[in-house]
Order: sequence, then C-alpha cells, then structure tokens
Amino acid sequence: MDENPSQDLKSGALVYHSYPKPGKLEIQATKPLGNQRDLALAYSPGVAAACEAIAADPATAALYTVRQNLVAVVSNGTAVLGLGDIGPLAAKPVMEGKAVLFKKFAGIDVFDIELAEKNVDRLVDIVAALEPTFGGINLEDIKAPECFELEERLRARMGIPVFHDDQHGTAIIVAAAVTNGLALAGKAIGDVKIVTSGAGAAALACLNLLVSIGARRENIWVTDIDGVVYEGRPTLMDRWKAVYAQRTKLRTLAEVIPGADIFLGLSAGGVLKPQMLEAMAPRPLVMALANPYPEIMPDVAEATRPDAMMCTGRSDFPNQVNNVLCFPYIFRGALDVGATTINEPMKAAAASAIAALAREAPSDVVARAYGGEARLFGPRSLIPSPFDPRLILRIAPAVAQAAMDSGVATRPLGDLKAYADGLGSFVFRSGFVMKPLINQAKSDPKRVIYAEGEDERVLRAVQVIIEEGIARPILVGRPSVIETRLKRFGLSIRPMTDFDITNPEDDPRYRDYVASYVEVAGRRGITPDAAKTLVRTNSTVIAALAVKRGDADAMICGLEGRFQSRLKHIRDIIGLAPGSQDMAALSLVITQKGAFFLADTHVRPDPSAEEIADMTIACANHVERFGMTPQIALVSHSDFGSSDSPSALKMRAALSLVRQRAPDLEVDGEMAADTALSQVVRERVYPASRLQGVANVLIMPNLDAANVAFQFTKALADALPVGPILIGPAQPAHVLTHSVTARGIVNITAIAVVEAQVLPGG
Ligand SMILES: NC(=O)C1=CN([C@@H]2O[C@H](COP(=O)(O)OP(=O)(O)OC[C@H]3O[C@@H](n4cnc5c(N)ncnc54)[C@H](OP(=O)(O)O)[C@@H]3O)[C@@H](O)[C@H]2O)C=CC1
Ligand SMILES: CC(=O)C(=O)O
Ligand SMILES: [Mg+2]
Repeated sequence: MDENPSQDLKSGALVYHSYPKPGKLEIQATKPLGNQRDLALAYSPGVAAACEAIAADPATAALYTVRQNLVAVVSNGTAVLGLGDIGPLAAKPVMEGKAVLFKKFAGIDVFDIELAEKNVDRLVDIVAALEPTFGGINLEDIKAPECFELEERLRARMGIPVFHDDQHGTAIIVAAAVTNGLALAGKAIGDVKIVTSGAGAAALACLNLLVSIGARRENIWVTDIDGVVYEGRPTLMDRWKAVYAQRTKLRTLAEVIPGADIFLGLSAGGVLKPQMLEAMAPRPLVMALANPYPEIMPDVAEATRPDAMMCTGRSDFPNQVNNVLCFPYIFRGALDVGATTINEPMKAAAASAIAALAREAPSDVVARAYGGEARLFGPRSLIPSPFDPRLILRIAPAVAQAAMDSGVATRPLGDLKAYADGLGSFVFRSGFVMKPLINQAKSDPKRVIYAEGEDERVLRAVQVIIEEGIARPILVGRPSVIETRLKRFGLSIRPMTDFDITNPEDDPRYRDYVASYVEVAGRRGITPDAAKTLVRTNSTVIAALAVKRGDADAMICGLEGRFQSRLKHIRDIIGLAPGSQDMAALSLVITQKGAFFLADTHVRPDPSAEEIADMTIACANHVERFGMTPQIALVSHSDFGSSDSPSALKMRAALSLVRQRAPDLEVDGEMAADTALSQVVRERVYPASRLQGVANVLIMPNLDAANVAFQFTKALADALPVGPILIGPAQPAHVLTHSVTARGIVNITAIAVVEAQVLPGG
C-alpha cells in the first residue's frame, strides 16, 4: 500500500478546504441582533452592565461571556504533524481542524492562534497574556525541547488549564492502548522492553506517563534522528531527553530493537524497517504514530509479523492511536468544573476511561461508521474509534470527578450523574427528550415483540434494551440466524437468558395462533388456509397475534415491507382502542431549537375535522408522557381566518370540537406554521390566541402536509426523528420506517412499554 495520500485525497482535501468558502470555521452569534434594543443590550450602553459585574467579581465572566467554553489552540508551527517546522501560517489548517474537532466532538468553541514567534520567553509572555480571553490553552505542534519549557512556565503562571496536546493527549491514548495491548499479549508493563523512534514532545511525554503506570526506565530505549540516546551523547541532547539516556555502546535503532515488546514511533515516516520488526519479541505492539506517514505501513508490518498488534495515527487503519480520542473530552471535563489546571489524576482518569471503553461491547453508531463491521475488543481494536459516541460520556465525567477529587475545580458539580446525562443528550440528541420515558419504562419493563427479530438494528437495539432494563424482548426469527448474527456483531446478549425467540418455522403455539387469527380476522377475508400460510410467513401477523393473545405486551415492526400493509395487519388483529375511529402517526423531530411533534405523518391521507379533533386529543396525551406540556397548533395555510378554503374550514371545525371535548388543552388554530412557531408573529396576527410561546405539537391538515413538513425538518434542520408513534391501536403496536436506527428502535420500545404500563391490567 502506498504510504502517501493519493492524488485523489490531496485534491479532495484542497477542495474541502476551499469550497464553499475558504477555511473550516466561522463565528456564529448566539444572541439576536434584530433591533435597536438588541443593539443596546449587546453593545453600548447595555454591555457595560456585564463589564461592571465582571469587574466586581471576575468569576461572573463564566456567566456573562463565552470564556468558560472557549479554548485557544496555539501553535508556532515548529512541529506540524510529522511535517516539521513549516511555520505558523502553514500550520493554520491543522489548528482550524482541531477547532472543528473540539466543536463537533465536545461542543467546545476554539480560536486558533498561530504565532510567528520561536523565542520561549516571548512565547510565554504572549500566551500568558491571553488568559482573560480563554477557559483553557491547548498548545499544539510546537517542537521539543522548547515545548517542555514553554508548557512548564505557562502552567506555573496561568490559572487555567494549559495542555500541550502532542505531549499529554498522545500520552493518554498511548497509555490506554499499551494497557489493553499488553493485557491481550499477557505481558506486564514492568517487564516489557520499550523502544522509541523520536525523542520529541510526544515521545517523551508518552514515556513519562508509561513510567508513571509501571514501565521501568532501564527497559526503555530512546532513539532519534541521531540514533540511540546514550549517556554522554554530545549532540542534540536536552535535560528532558537525558532522563532516558542508557549507558550503552549500541548506537542505532536496528541495534536496540531486538527483543523489544513495544515500538513507539513518534518521529517520521518509514523509519521502522521490516527486518527490525522481525527482531522484536513475540506479539509485539507496534505503534507507528507519525502523521500522516507512519514509521511503518500496517500492510508491511502485518506481512512481516502477523503476530504484531499494529497502531497508527491515521483514520484509514484499525487502531487509530490519535490524540483526537482525548483532547475534546479532557477539556470538556476540565472546563465544566472550572478546573485551574489539567493535572496527573485527571490524565490518569482519562487514560483508564479510554482503556475500559475499548473493552465494552461495540455501539451501533460505531458499527455504522465502519460500514457495519463489528469491532470487538482485540488486536485490531485495542482502543475505541474516534466516532464512538460514548467517549464523551466516559471521559468527561471521569476527568471532572478527578478534578474535583484533586481540588482543582473552581465550579464543582453537585450531581455528576445529571452532568453525565446532559452529555448524553449532547451525543444522542434524542436522549434528553426520551429520558422520562426511558426511566418510566425501566420502572416496570414489559414484553415487547419485534417482527424483524433477525435484523441487525433490532439485535443492536435489543442489546441496549436489555442492558438498560427497558423491556423483556421477544424476537420473531430463526434461532440459528439470530445466534450467528449476535456473534458476528459482537453482541453479548443470549437467547432464553436475556430474551425469547418466536421461531416462525417451528413454534408449538402454531395451531393456536392460526385459530386466533381466523377468529379475529375471519370476517375480513382471512380464510383458514390463508391464516395457516401467514402465521408461518408473515412476522407482523405473528407479532400482532402474540400481542392479541397476551403472549407479548407490545409489538414493533416495519423495518422492511410496506407501512400500509403492516398497518392493515395491526388493524385486523389488534383492532382499535375504544373510542378511536382510526389510527394516526405522531412523529417527533428533535432539532437544535427544541423538540416538535407532528401528526399525522404516516396514516390518513385526508382526515375529517372529527378525526383531527380525535387525533389532537390522543396526541396530547402522548406528549404528556414525555414530561412536556402540549402546546398545540392546528396548522394550515390560513392564519386565523385569513382564508375560507375547505381545508382552513376543516381545521377551524376541528378546533371547536377539541375545545368542546378537552377544554383545558392549550390549543389554537387554524394558523400558519410560522405563527405556530413564533410568539412574536402570533402576537402580530392574533394577539388573543390561547396558545402561548412556541407550539410543540403541530397538527397538520393532511398527510402530505404532515409528511412533507416532517421530512423537510429532518433533512434541513439535521433533526433527530423519533417514531412514528402509532396512535389508536387497542394495544401498543408501532410500525417503523426503513431508515430507523438501532437508537430509534430503543426509543420506540420505551414508548411502547410505557403505553403497555398504562393499559388496564398493564
Ligand atoms: N498519533 C498522534 O496522536 C500523534 C502523533 N504525533 C506524531 O509524532 C511525530 C513527532 O511529533 P512531536 O513529538 O510533536 O514533534 P517533535 O518535533 O517534538 O519531535 C520529533 C522527534 O522525532 C525525531 N525525528 C524526526 N525525524 C526522525 C527520523 N527520521 N528518525 C528518527 N527520529 C526522527 C526528532 O529528532 P530530533 O529532535 O533529533 O530531530 C524528534 O525527537 C510527528 O510525526 C507527529 O505527527 C504527534 C502527536 C500526536
Ligand atoms: C495528531 C497530532 O497532534 C499530530 O500528529 O501532531
Ligand atoms: Mg499535533
């Protein structure tokens, strides 16, 4: 394999950086500036109030400015990746890139600061003078040995975290990979021989951390561009490197590598030759971490030493040992407790959280990011993937806790669990809205049957459902297929102990199911022969019959097949709840601006006023289960009587029916969608409206409007969908859509369990 990025990747990267606008960042205002008053608040004279408050009490800067969430990524461009001293301007794409990662992975804002300065004294003065602006300083790509002194002096001088990521971020992730790699190889850290290529910022910091977790200095051999670092070496020595100088006559990497258990490359591409690798100890851990060109390419290494565990710093190979797994989250934890520094206990907490996470079962999101390939803990998965959404959930709270325990937190957190839950909602934006339902489901889990029990997404969802105690799952599927797939996806749940299986090819209740089917659907054209076939072949029919007969409390189907035909089976077998005229679909979209329910997104093409009233009241009941107060708008093209078209009249009629039947509901209409979503607009159009604030339930006049609005919001607002939630069946039953994710299945399961709990006898 070619170690250089292909021409394609290079030109793609240049287009990426230049199009549609140059660079990777922009500043976004978080406050409105729409009028004279906003101007007076944001700037002079109003801003003076914030200034005076901070002057009186500097801690209030965390309240009135972005400082507590703002990090400076500072570089002078002297060691940019493995490209060397290419200067601060050429370093800017890397620093902008780090800013993007900080933001995307942990919600932290960054100003990248490239300094045309190499003198350490002056660098110290410049960076220290930035303290009023930032909550933390990430030094980046500054060469050794200057970086050591720079960081030491800044840490002593500044009251906010100063963290040279190439040193400590790298060391933390290397420590995690070493911990797991040695565990797999059955070796103890105190016994292993470690050889480095590189004696710079990253290499020396890694060694220092490895020594602090048990590596022995006498077992460590450091090499750099001048070869082995030995006692008395006259060239390119400094006090940080000298710590690892060996008393030896050996002079080259080739001479010291025989018998090494760990190769730690933090130098430059291609330094480790195959014959050197051949001389390493059994099951060696090869960490070729130079970017973008590793010290040895993984295919060469694997061909030479199939027993080697291989890591690189790149995203296109397994085991990406890269500080991106650490820096967003260690800063997240540090900033959230107002830490004055990032100390050794915080780093150790991050390293052990990363190592532990790699040993957990792989998550659905990670599997999807890697094209469905399950990544079990093992030689090719020593550490978590950078796209593992659990990184923030594990690392940030561990770091925050360590900061509090070690006394460096100026804003300690009272409730670490609530903090971790809040981070969860940052990752799975559905998490926060779903929390009340998930908790409610866990309080009394019910039996939920899944028609597509062999589907990968169902299996992944069921793993989470069982781990969290949300439901007792029943999978419709062939046991051998389910077992094989569980193994393939690395899922630890097992049939009978964790969940039940209904095997359509061989279920002792077959005759009873056929009889039940004929009994409930005989009048709808289901003959005994048709029933026999469908009970063997149609998993939706089986799931619906299980619910009808009381073998399950709720059903979930629809990952494949047509929505309407699944609905028909539910209608035929489970039937409608007392008082319901038909079913409807309520869909939830969770956007950056909040959570909104839309109906009817999937079932009735053109509901009558009567049906709309019915569904509005049913939807309101559902929304309350999310711990939200329904604020309902009956939406139309017409704004409070501005049109008398049939659909406007229909919505007006629906409103009067709702008002009669549920006088306490906060509902109004008919109104345009923007009137529904903005109090300001509504005050202009119809100040007497009973609806206050922003509507969170939007009842649409027909299926087209509802479905189009739902899909538009999903696509344009990058919203997270939950549902569709089927309203109206006599027992809980939900028909999902083909695009549903495992997370979506978990969410709908919680909803179904809560529905089952509130049924009579549930
Ligand atoms: N995967 C990851 O997360 C990270 C990877 N890195 C990578 O590590 C490398 C070093 O970065 P950093 O420590 O910040 O930089 P430094 O400039 O501080 O250190 C570079 C070190 O590598 C040595 N070196 C350079 N070329 C060679 C060579 N051909 N043979 C042997 N040694 C060599 C240098 O020796 P001398 O000083 O004698 O010239 C120096 O000791 C880069 O490739 C970088 O991309 C860094 C941080 C994180
Ligand atoms: C990853 C990183 O920080 C580097 O290669 O320098
Ligand atoms: Mg770097």
